[in-house]
Amino acid sequence: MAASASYNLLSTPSLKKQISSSSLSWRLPLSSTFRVSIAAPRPKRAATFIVLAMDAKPTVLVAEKLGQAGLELLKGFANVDCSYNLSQEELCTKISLCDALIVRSGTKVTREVFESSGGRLKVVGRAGVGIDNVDLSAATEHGCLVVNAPTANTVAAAEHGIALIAAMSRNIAQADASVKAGKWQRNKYVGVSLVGKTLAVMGFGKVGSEVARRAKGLGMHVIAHDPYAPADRARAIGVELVSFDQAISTADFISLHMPLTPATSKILNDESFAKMKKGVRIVNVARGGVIDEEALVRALDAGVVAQAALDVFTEEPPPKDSKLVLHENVTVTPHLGASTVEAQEGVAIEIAEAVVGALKGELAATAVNAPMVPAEVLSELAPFVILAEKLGRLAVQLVAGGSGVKSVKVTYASSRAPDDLDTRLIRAMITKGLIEPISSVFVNLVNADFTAKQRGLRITEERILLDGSPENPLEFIQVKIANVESKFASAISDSGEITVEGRVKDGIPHLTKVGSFDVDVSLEGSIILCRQVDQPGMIGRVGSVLGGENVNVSFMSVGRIAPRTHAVMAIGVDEEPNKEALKKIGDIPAIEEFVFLKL
Ligand SMILES: NC(=O)c1ccc[n+]([C@@H]2O[C@H](COP(=O)([O-])OP(=O)(O)OC[C@H]3O[C@@H](n4cnc5c(N)ncnc54)[C@H](O)[C@@H]3O)[C@@H](O)[C@H]2O)c1
Ligand SMILES: O=C(O)[C@H](O)COP(=O)(O)O
Repeated sequence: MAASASYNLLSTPSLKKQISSSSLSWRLPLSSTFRVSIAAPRPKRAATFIVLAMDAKPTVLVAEKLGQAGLELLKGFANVDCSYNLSQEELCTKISLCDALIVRSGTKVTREVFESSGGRLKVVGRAGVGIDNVDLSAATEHGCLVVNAPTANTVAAAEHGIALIAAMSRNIAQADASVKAGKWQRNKYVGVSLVGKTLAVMGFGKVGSEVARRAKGLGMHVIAHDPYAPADRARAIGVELVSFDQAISTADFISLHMPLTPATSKILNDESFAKMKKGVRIVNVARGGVIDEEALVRALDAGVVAQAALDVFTEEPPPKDSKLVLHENVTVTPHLGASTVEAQEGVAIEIAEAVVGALKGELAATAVNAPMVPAEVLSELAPFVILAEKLGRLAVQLVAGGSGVKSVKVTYASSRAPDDLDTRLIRAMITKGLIEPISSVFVNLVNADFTAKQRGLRITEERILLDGSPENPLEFIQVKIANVESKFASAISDSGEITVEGRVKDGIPHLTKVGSFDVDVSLEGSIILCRQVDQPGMIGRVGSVLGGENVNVSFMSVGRIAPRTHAVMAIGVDEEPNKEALKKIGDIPAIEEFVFLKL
């Protein structure tokens, strides 16, 4: 009979790879949660994995206009609901029927949206760079992965920045409006030249560095401020990185290219405008919120800022009577930085691939709120991921009362140097194993650390560096729970903690230690642990009780400290024994204690 285990897609990102690399049959999971049936590996590893889809297809809500190529890609995998201009209320209603949501900057994905999803929403795809319209903390708390499309619109945004610099310095928009109004004001619209002027690029990331490159081509002297950018990257394109004050006080043009964060909110304000050269020109294609807009109006009125060119606003669209928008020295566009045909097609494909990949359980390279684990690392860690979750499950079920777990120590024994072993995925899966059996919380890679912290569960990690070939990522994983009592006293090791240890053998996770007892049982099906007086015939007696109740034994292993004292027997079973069978095992005179553990 087959044993079953439920996996969440985001929790088992490499399952598909693991399955296909073993030449096993695979049918694409089409729901956010699916069931994997694993034929028990008797007498040797079986080669049949059947993935049973629980729903027909996942549903993706596309809440803002997306390029056709991206839509086609999504439609090949999911039901796609394109509903634009939804009110917050409509979005909250629809979201409970959706597995993924795709937005641009115009949709606020608030905590309320995640709460309304009732746990179904697994991925939010931001078809663009800025994720300031997505409540990342709420997404993480709800175990929802957020992915973005960070590269496809970079050039478009940089070109728009350059277009605004050029348009502003030559009064293109104002002159155009004037001519169309029947005027011919050649003296009024005398501009300023760019060549030889100093441009301060604030935020030297993808867009900022492309703006810098293009501005140098226009003969501008370019400096940049970015506390996190490597100086050699700036030097490579002939840009000097300077302090914030130096940048704003020496620039003729200031172009903003940083994300909107608590640290950058209103970073240009009365105080910073006061430090600028009189007649400075400001360009913003980043986010409206990085400028204190009222302070900018004051600086424009005072002539400190000669002109501003803005693509983005604190409130979008800005109020119709916005003094800033209506200011005669301000050129505006309606958040068009990413709006080129080419960029929108690119962004649509980039986000559709990321969302489909995430729904399939692969970890997107553009995950914003989860560790990014490269595909090759994922594939080699796959069996350890399963081992980790099962060790967590076993350990927590050994705790008396099943609660009060506050301190867990995980030891990774490996021949690999710490830098070559990324354990975040393993830690997340141990956390999942520790928390899910004793709560209704759903844990995945996205919310594992958050959930552990929220429950006051402290997980410390230790590495043991082994001699030997670093071919295997890990030799063994040990999970210890401190300061608790165990319902199976033999699980407490000499150091006083519940201890379980496991290894991967031939691709299959094995339990190899319980407390101070060495055992060796494959972690499939469920497990009965018995401590007994070590004497002949024990295996037969327990085996015949189980056989009599039609419970199939898949593995048995006995670990003892010394002959004829005490031993721990680990028995893998395919079915859950009924109460009667468990009672009969407990009644065998030499059995001192036993526990049934579900994997
Ligand atoms: N108008 C548009 O349509 C449009 C299009 C694309 C991007 N954007 C926006 O442009 C901005 C930049 O995008 P990107 O793709 O270049 O992002 P990026 O992450 O590649 O670059 C942002 C840079 O800002 C730097 N930074 C962070 N805090 C800073 C601070 N306090 N001071 C100075 N620099 C700081 C970072 O170190 C990073 O190098 C984002 O706000 C994005 O949302 C707008
Ligand atoms: O952050 C971004 O990618 C840009 O601001 C583009 O936003 P949009 O997708 O709403 O045009």
